[in-house]
Amino acid sequence: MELLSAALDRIGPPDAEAVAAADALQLRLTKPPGALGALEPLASKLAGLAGVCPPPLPEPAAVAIFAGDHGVHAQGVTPWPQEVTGQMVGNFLAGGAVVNAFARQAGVSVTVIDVGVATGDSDYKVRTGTRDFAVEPALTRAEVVAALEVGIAVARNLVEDGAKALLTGDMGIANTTPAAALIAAFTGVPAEEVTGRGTGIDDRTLAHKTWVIEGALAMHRPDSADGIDVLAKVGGLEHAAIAGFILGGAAARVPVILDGVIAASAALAAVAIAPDSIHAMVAGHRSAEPGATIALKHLGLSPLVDLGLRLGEGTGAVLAHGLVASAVRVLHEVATFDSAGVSEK
Ligand SMILES: Cc1cc2ncn([C@H]3O[C@H](COP(=O)(O)O)[C@@H](O)[C@H]3O)c2cc1C
Ligand SMILES: O=C(O)c1cccnc1
Repeated sequence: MELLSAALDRIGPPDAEAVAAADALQLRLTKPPGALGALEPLASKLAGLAGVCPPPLPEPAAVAIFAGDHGVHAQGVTPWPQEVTGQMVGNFLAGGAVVNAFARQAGVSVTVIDVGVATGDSDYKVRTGTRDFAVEPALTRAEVVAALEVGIAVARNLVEDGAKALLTGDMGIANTTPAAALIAAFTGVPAEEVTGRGTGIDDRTLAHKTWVIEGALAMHRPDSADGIDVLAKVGGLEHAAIAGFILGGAAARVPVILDGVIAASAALAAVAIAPDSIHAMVAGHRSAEPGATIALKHLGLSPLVDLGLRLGEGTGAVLAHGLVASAVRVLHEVATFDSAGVSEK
């Protein structure tokens, strides 16, 4: 509990002066006002987070892939066998997954954290997968707190090692089911609207997955004002760890670039636990999972990249990183009308 309360103590509102300075600087740079669209408010938001204008360049960046398994896999919500989670952890470590290729392209480091895979050893493992939430709560509150603290510790360690941007990643066969359940619970939008096809399921399996989520929400009645309660009843270990990772980034006042639907569901939990953590969040991309769009709307975040990706692993966050860095670099490097001798209108 100590790591969590220490992080919560440090999360606060943005620095209004730094935001105003960034907004004012944008108007003096050699471009028409507003010409950089969404990148302008993004750079100002990061100034508010850092408390200084311009804010630090978000480099080096680190993607943390949190891996876990899911008891609800037993309900037939995904066509993939559970052992793929552990096998993909091996693939990430060997550098062979899509996220590894994207990260090499972007110059982002990759860290893999086994917070709840059914097999294998890990210092960070809270449990060998969740319980089946179609039958009983997925986790205890203590297990949720332990997973949150894994995320906080990983964020802290990466920042201590020099990371200036934290990117979320996930791996866990069946994890789009708890993601949809979390999004339904936090937003109040019906399961039917937030549940998606994950790795690619047919209409029958989608209807069954939706029914499983509806049943779990009706049985457990999670309290949307209590982030830990919702995570315990219908969440996952990687969802909780990612929520903690976001809180850890917010506590260190380092931007956290969210990946897809698992990150969006974790972000809802983070905001329920610490509303000011929203100021550290950047929506990396719009996942094809319908729940992702609903969650981002609820959070008031606009995704940077919209390519129809539906993979997870942190792939969308890694792609977005260059845009975030470009937005900040403008404030550092672009000449002003005065300094460049360019006439104003
Ligand atoms: C080979 C493979 C690589 C992946 N990388 C990410 N996911 C993604 O798909 C899974 C969630 O989808 P569902 O809920 O439908 O099971 C998660 O592991 C997620 O990280 C993968 C899935 C597979 C099969
Ligand atoms: O957007 C995601 O995060 C996603 C989508 C499908 C499967 N796994 C993850």
